[in-house]
Amino acid sequence: MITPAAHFPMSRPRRLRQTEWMRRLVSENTLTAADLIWPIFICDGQDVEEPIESMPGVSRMSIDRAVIAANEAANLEIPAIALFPNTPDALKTPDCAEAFNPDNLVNRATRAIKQNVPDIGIMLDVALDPYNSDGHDGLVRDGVVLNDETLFVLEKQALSHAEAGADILGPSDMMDGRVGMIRQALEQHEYQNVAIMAYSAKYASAFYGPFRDAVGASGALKGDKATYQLNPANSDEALRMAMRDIAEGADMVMVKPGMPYLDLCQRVANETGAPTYAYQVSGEYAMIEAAAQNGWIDRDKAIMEALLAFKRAGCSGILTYHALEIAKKLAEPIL
Ligand SMILES: NCC(=O)CCC(=O)O
Repeated sequence: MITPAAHFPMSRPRRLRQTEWMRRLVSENTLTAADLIWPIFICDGQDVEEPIESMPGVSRMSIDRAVIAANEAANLEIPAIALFPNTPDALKTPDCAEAFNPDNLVNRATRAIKQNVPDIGIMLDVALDPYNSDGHDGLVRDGVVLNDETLFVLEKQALSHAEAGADILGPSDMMDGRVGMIRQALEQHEYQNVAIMAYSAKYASAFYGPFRDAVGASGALKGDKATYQLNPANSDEALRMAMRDIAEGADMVMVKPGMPYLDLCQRVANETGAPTYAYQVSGEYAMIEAAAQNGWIDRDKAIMEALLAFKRAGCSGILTYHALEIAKKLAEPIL
């Protein structure tokens, strides 16, 4: 409920904005390290850090480097990291078998991080695009992305990730029925404590470009993902997807991309009542960095403003490539 203000001059709302401490005192929302999930790109090799051109400041890391990064994140009280593989092209096939290889990049990285940094949560995506020579999130036959056949591969992938020690699975494929199938498989194999954060409102967006570079999927993709990801024109449909995923066993839901879909962040959080996360995607990251490099915006203020917007919209947290930097900043004393 909004309290009506008295008339001027009895009411002077600027009184509450006059100093930094006063603004902090009456702040309606805050951002803390506990709100952040840090996505990390994993590549093969030892002691490797490969900068990603379209995401200035972000690198692909070999597993040994990812362990160090995870430790840094844990020390800054970031609750969870999300691992994404840059699968070598030779391992990408039409049947996507690498997705459920117990020794694939993210499964090996998960085991290594769990062993060395047990107190940080690990989230792994369940989708076939990093392993698919067609670049799609599902199996492709005659140019069609197959739904039901894909579910069996996703099930195997989910189990291999649970076996490796993933704490949260993020079905990001947008096939119908995947959350229910994964939840049932987890139950049957005694992984009942593995959480599911469903990419429920995942839009067919132009803002994923730099991510596809980062995981090496841009060259492979034939066509677009509009037959399974949501139409940017739709809002009610995202609500139905979130409700459906919760009914199928998701613990948390996600809206992706973030800022262009803030209306959905608010609707999904309010109308489902479930913990709702925004994925501030690679294109959003790249826009801030590119504008800042040109001196067109104040980088630090823009990053904080964008992240706070997700909290204002009602999100429980944000997946952001700025997570580590922001957690460092939040850990600094204010005065
Ligand atoms: N499933 C994870 C993504 O697709 C991330 C997209 C991005 O950051 O652009």
